[in-house]
This record gives sequence, C-alpha cells and structure tokens, in this order.
Amino acid sequence: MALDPFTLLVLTSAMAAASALYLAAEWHSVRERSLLLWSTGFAIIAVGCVLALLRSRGYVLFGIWFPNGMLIVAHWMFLSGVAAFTRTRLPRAWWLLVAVWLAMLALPGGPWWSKAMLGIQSLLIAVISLRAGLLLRPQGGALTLSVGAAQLRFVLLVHGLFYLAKASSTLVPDAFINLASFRGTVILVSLVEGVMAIMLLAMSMTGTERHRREERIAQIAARDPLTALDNRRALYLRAPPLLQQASPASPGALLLIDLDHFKQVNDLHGHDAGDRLLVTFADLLRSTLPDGALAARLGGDEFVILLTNTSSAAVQALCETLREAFAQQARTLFTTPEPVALSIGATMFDQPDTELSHWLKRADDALYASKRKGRDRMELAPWSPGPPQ
Ligand SMILES: Nc1nc2c(ncn2[C@@H]2O[C@H](COP(=O)(O)OP(=O)(O)OP(=O)(O)O)[C@@H](O)[C@H]2O)c(=O)[nH]1
Repeated sequence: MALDPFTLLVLTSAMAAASALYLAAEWHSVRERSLLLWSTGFAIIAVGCVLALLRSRGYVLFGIWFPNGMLIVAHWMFLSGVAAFTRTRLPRAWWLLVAVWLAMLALPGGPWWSKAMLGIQSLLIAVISLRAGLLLRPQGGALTLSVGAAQLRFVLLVHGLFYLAKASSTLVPDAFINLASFRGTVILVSLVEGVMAIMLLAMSMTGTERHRREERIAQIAARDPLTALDNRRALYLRAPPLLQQASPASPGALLLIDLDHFKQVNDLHGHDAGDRLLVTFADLLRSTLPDGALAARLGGDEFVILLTNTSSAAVQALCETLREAFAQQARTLFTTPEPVALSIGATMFDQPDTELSHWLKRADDALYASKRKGRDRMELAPWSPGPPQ
C-alpha cells in the first residue's frame, strides 16, 4: 500500500483513536483531568482526519476548513491538559485563536487560498504547542522534570518548531500546496510528522502522569495518615543522612516525645477528640521546629524529632516552648482529671557513624526517666560518644 496523503490520513486517524482510548483508560483509573483533556485532543484528531477525507468530494467547508480547525482545537486540548498537569491558569486571551480561525472563512478564494489557510493554521498550532512545551517546568522546589514530563516538553517543542517551519514554508513563492487535492511536499511531510508526533505525544503523556502517581504513592507510604508527619518507615529512611551530618562542631539531637495521660482524652471525650489532639500537636511541631528538622509519629501518642546542627541549650529551649504551648492547647481543648502534657527524652550526638536505633534507645531511657520523675518534663541523656564500632 502506497503512503499517499489519503492513506496517511487514515493511519493518523487510527493512531489518534487508539491514543484517545489508551489515555481515556488511564484517566478511568486515576481521574486526572490532564489525561481526559489529552484523550479528548486525540479523539478530535481522529474525527477530524475522517472528515478531512471528504475534501476529495469537493466539500471545502467540511473537508478542509472544519477539520483544520479541529486540529487547532486538539492542540488546544493538549495545552489545556498541560495547564491542568502544571496547575496553571490559561489567560482568556487565548480565545482570540477562535476569532482568527472564524475569520479564515472570509478568506477570498484563489491561488493563495491554500497557502494562507495552511500558513495561518500552522502558525496557530506552533504557538499552542510551543506554549505547552514551555509550561512544563520543574515545580514545587524540584530541580528537574520527571523523565515523562521532560520527554513531553521535548516532543511539544519539536512539534511546535516543525509547525513554525511549516508556516514559514508557505511563504516560499514557488512552494506547491493544494489543500483541495491534498498535494504538495509540505502536506506529505506534515502527515508523516503527524503520525510520529501522535505516537510520541501519547507515550510521553501517559509517562508524565504515571510518574506523578508513583511519586504520590511513595509519599502516601511515607506519611502518617492522621497527622501527615513522617511515619516510622520514613523516619528510618530519612534519618541516616541527617545522622551523618553530626560532628563535634555541629552536634545533632534526637527527641522522643510521649503525651501524658492521653488515654483520658480518649476515655472521656472520645477517640475523635484524641485524634484532634494528636493533629493539634503535629501542627504545633510543624510551626515550631527549625528548618531541616525531621518530625515523625512512631505510633499511638509517641513522636520523634531529629535535629541537626544544634546545642543542648537550643534543645532545652525548644522542649520548653513545646511543653508550654502544648499544655496550654490541651487544657483549652479538653478537660481531664490529670493534665495532658509532654514527657520528652532527649539525647545529643556528635558521631556520624552510629545507627538510629542506638540513639532511639538512649532517648527512650531518658523518656522513661522523665515519666518516672513525674511527667511533663524533659530529660537529657548524658553525653556519650556512641557504641564502640
Ligand atoms: N485517638 C487516638 N488514640 C490513639 C491512637 N493510637 C493510640 N491511641 C491511644 O493512645 C493511648 C496511649 O496509651 P498510653 O500512652 O499508655 O496512655 P497515656 O494516658 O498517655 O499514659 P502515659 O503515657 O503513661 O501518661 C491508648 O489509649 C491508645 O488506645 C490514635 O491514632 N488515635
């Protein structure tokens, strides 16, 4: 089968339909708006290509102007999908594209009709694709894009540049372009590029969202669902590099915190009230701890804080602030026969090669001492160089 323009159109339509179905299936499982918009874009291309076949029957309006407009709308869907993915709002000025395309209906017929139609359509698609590619930038403090997003950015930018070149080619005086008979090298090259672009765009679009989903799953796996602090698993993963930063000139500290008489809140005010108090304490930690500190919930009413580059005086001051603020919050929220407060066991460390479990054991001993001495206090374990290696 020869790859004449009409065969390529059928191929493009089939590939676009397959991509639309594939992205719709992905959307069905994760419900991300971007996937739905991208799927719609491909569905529009699939229908547009079928309509474009009508041009051989001489339907200029429905065979050329309308399907070419549909290709612009499809690219607009791709841009909207990227905007949804990057949480960006597109300005209303983009609706001017619709006005430009409607104005094309007033274009007088003649030898320049095909060139003007193809040139303006290509320019609009180039602008939309380049904008979509440029929107994909690293976000949320990340330095680089994920592989899928970087690939999508690359494909969109190359696609946009191709359409820019296509628009420029219509300005070449002896370029032969006839949209009605669908003849001309530019049209043939463009159809081949279209088939390849559909494949690459659909692949990188699914990769983009899949990577984000995997990141989210990893985040959920590392987070305590009630307080949104790190969980025990995340503590053991994130602590080693922080422990490695310790040196005699820049010691670290590990604090083990247990709420006093917390059970009374549950027993007297209900489990939901207990949950609320745990969340209140987590919020207090988030607003009080210095930058770079790690806060984790070990389980129940037990929390761990890991501090770097600190001192005994700073640790004591921090514990004092936490104890006073929490005791006051707990008093205001729930009345209990005995005060709900914080018992804290802390240990300093200045040797980088010691395991987290060793410092947890020392902090636990200090916490036990603090409970034994009457609760609502902080006990600092005596300095220790760590276990023999
Ligand atoms: N609301 C709520 N309660 C929890 C959760 N996890 C554990 N608990 C309860 O927390 C309480 C912790 O027990 P304890 O630490 O022995 O109770 P306590 O009254 O704080 O005792 P002291 O620490 O000795 O002062 C138990 O009653 C658990 O059922 C939770 O996610 N939400």
